[in-house]
Amino acid sequence: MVNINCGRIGIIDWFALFVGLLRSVCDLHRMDIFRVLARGANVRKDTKRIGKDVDFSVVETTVKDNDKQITRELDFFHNKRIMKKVEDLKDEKNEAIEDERETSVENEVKEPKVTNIDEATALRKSYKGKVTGEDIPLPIGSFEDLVTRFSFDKRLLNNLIEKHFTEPTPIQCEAIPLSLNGRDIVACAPTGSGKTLSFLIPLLQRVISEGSNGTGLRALIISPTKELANQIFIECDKLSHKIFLDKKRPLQVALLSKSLNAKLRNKVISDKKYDIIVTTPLRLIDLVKNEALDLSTVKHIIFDEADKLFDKTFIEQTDDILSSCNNPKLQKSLFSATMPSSVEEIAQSIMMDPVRVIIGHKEAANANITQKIVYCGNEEGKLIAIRQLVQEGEFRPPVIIFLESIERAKALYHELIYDGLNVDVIHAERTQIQREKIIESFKKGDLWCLICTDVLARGVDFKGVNLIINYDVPRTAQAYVHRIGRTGRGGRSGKAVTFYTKQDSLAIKPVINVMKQSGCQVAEWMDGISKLSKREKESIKKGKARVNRKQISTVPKVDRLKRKRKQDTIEASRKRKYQPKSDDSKPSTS
Ligand SMILES: Nc1ncnc2c1ncn2[C@@H]1O[C@H](COP(=O)(O)OP(=O)(O)OP(=O)(O)O)[C@@H](O)[C@H]1O
Repeated sequence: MVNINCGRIGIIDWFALFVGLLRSVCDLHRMDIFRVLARGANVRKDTKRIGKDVDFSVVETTVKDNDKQITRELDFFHNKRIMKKVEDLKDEKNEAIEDERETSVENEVKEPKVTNIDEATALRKSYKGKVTGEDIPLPIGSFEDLVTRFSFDKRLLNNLIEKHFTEPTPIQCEAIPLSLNGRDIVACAPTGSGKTLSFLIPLLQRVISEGSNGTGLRALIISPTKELANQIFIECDKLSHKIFLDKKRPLQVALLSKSLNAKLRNKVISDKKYDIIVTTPLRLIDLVKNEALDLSTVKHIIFDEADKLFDKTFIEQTDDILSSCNNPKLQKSLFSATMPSSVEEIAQSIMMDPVRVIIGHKEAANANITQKIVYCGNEEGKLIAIRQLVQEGEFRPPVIIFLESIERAKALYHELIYDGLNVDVIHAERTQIQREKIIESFKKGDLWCLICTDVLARGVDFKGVNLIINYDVPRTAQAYVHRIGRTGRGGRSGKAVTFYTKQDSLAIKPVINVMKQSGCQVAEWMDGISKLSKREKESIKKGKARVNRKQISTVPKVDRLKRKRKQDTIEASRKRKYQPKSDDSKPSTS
């Protein structure tokens, strides 16, 4: 059992706690995704730092022994049968055999799984899917249906299978045939349910079938953040691997980075080079305003996290982009895990004969996430609550902690780093390179705890996150759904804990409502407080539920002052060192 004091935890305690946690989890033979992630983790065998009682062999052997078990447990999509085929195919090395492999996929083509409306209704019922609009096509029951029903590109299908995507998720079953039929769609499906592929697969297929006719840019994918744009680009790039248009030239996908932006502006690269561009709104608008990119040839536009891109922060930029894409046949697709009615109304007004797809409940969180709220009394109570999570074995890395502002994120970072926790922080003031490095090491398992603001709340796909902590109550129900959606992805399970204080009595209500919508058991007292009056709803909408929070720190004031004095001394000596001496700046007269 792990024992800690409620006071300040030192570095040794954190390591001992971590190993203790690993051991107890291993003992229980429970599924532990952290074991998968920890394989890449840089756990240094530094006996000076952690003491001699840490037995790494336990961790290592357990990891090896449980490899097969974990792989089996991670097969959430039940793809073992098809994966066996893929593994067999992978052994075939040369190009000739690769061709055979393409034919083998073709030869396996069977009757579509869904052939009539009754089968479609049964499938939709199984995943609680609602599809509304005119002339709705049947959903697909498997990726193989794409070959039977659409002239689907074999290379693209192979790329999908090789990337271990062998069975479509519910949103993919619905959105892929719709988009392949050229329909405008508004799609809402839970976080981590595979929306990215549900727009990438049909988009790539459409671009392939349109062929290489030299018309320039064909498609745009818009995302509200750079991190998400980067992630979509990587996924799109992998899927378009070795795909040629009319057997002439490779399909070209680009991320509109700062450097590509400059190259296009300076005409170092032709704006006709790319078929698909993934971008955030402002970078694109900058190019269009400088007449460095012509959007009149764009036939497909996808808005990921569409409710964000159509809310008041982005609507002007979205509007600018849409008015520059003046192709009358522009196909528009909107995807998100949340779609407030007000946003949906605006979105629907710009679409042609759209189809609306909702998987599950519009405002619900992913059902794989266990949600909990913890009353902390006041700000000091939140740090104690984190330590309690550690004590109770709930703080199982990888963990993400969300805070409402940059200042608070920084302050918590300093607190936890002081405690010796393996932690880093991401917010808008960190450079792009810093952000990328931190994300990379979090994904590799080198970093166990990531503190951030809402900059990482949407879309970012960290595969094995165990726990989300909302250190500060999120401002809206949507923000809550997206934040906690960084866990429980791709069929895995996850936990989310939201801290609240007496100041949050209003702000916590939407959180409880989401918990209820998602089918979580809520205590009777929560049920009682969750009802929002009309006035309260208005207050929340207008941001009046926002709280002026006390600074984060449990360090006594005396120690804080000491720490500050030390930092000031270091800062002053650094300044003195780099300040040019008054005489140095003058030219020598001697
Ligand atoms: N058909 C599939 N089979 C197996 N894994 C899949 C499939 N489709 C998607 N995934 C995996 O599921 C995870 C979540 O997918 P994705 O990032 O597209 O979620 P999302 O619905 O866009 O979530 P969010 O709303 O948070 O943006 C990814 O790791 C992705 O690779």
